[in-house]
Amino acid sequence: MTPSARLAAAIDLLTAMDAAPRRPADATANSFFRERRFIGGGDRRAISAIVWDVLRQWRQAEWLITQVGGEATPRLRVAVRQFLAGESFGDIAQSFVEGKFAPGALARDERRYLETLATNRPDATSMPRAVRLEVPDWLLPHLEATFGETLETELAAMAGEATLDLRVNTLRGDREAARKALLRDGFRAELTELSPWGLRLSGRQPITASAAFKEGLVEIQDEGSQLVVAMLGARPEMRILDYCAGAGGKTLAIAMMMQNRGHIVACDVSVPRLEGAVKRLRRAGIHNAERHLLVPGDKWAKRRAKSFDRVLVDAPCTGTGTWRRNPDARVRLEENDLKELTVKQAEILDRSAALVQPGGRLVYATCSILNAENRDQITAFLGRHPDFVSVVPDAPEVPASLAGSSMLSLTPGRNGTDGFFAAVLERKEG
Ligand SMILES: C[S@@+](CC[C@H](N)C(=O)[O-])C[C@H]1O[C@@H](n2cnc3c(N)ncnc32)[C@H](O)[C@@H]1O
Repeated sequence: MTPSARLAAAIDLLTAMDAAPRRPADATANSFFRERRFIGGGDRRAISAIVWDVLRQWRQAEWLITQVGGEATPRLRVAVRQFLAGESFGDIAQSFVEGKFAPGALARDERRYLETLATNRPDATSMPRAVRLEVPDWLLPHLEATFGETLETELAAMAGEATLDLRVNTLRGDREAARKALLRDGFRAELTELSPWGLRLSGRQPITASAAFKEGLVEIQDEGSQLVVAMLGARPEMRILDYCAGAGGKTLAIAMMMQNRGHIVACDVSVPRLEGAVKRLRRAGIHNAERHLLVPGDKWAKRRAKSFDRVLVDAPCTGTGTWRRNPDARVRLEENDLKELTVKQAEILDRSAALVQPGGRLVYATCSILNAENRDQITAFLGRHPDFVSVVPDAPEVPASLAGSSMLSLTPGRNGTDGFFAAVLERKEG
């Protein structure tokens, strides 16, 4: 594809995203490329890179376009991306050419807006803080409360691209074997610093095509997510419940820690998500896991009250810790989403706590960076459940720099991982 054709495709993809504003951008992108199988891998990555840049500069671009009297259309957003990257008006105009696979020339209004931006750049000091930091206005006070003085550094780290982290499945081989296997397929991976099972690659790479992935030697999992599982302290022969298992990302790591011995139940309320776990469990060679679909008034759960050694609650959350991967989520997030999620998280915590046996542990986790979904939930839970206490886990897989606390709090700025939170609670004996 020519650079102009890529630009045209990026504009089409942004238009598709505009038409489905509540749908995650990566879901829209997946459908978009599925319907255009003629677009090869290299072009796909280039088009996605343009679109993800636009998503990362969403509020700033809108602000700039509004300052010169325009409205933020996909075409103008793509053009402003070039402007923000330092391109001149002439260069931008040249990339908007006529042709079958091209975006078409800039319209008169578009030229006027872009020329004004180029010659009379709006004063950045008048840009509101929330716009400059690319967060919704209502969320800024929450982020200020969480990060205080480090807010700008943290948000800068969240504006960058995420690494591609893999977890080596030690049921299939060790990190060195996995690294060599990946190299044979042309993928260069480094050992992660914090997780004992992690390998790290840069950017977006077609890792699912590698033999190591196909044979279940590696699984895609952020290093932070691996450490959350480490906090659970799963061991062979335990009975473990992964209460919000989704497609089994953490179930797989738990089963690995259990060396395939003992019993693990992966629960969720979503059929398609649980279905998604089947192939992954098989690929990883796991045979101590069963799946269970949670339904309202679940008798299954009632019969298993106080019966698990470990219960992991990887709760539905705002996903604010994954903004590097999903920059669109920043602007999609609404105040009401946070309100609804915190209510849901408390309900799930209460329900899952009933399944923990005396002396057993409940690990509550989110991929959020907000206190309201993390520490505040734990404080409120301990207030409602005097039979639980916070404990420091015996988790040798958690590195010394992060161990020693009942809570794990990871951020892209501090740890180079996605933002994750985990708290370990124990049900008192007797
Ligand atoms: C953060 S995701 C889990 C991700 C998964 N543990 C992983 O590591 O890939 C949260 C999950 O909670 C599930 N969920 C939502 N409401 C729930 C409920 N009331 N009880 C149990 N699971 C629920 C969602 O379907 C979703 O799969």
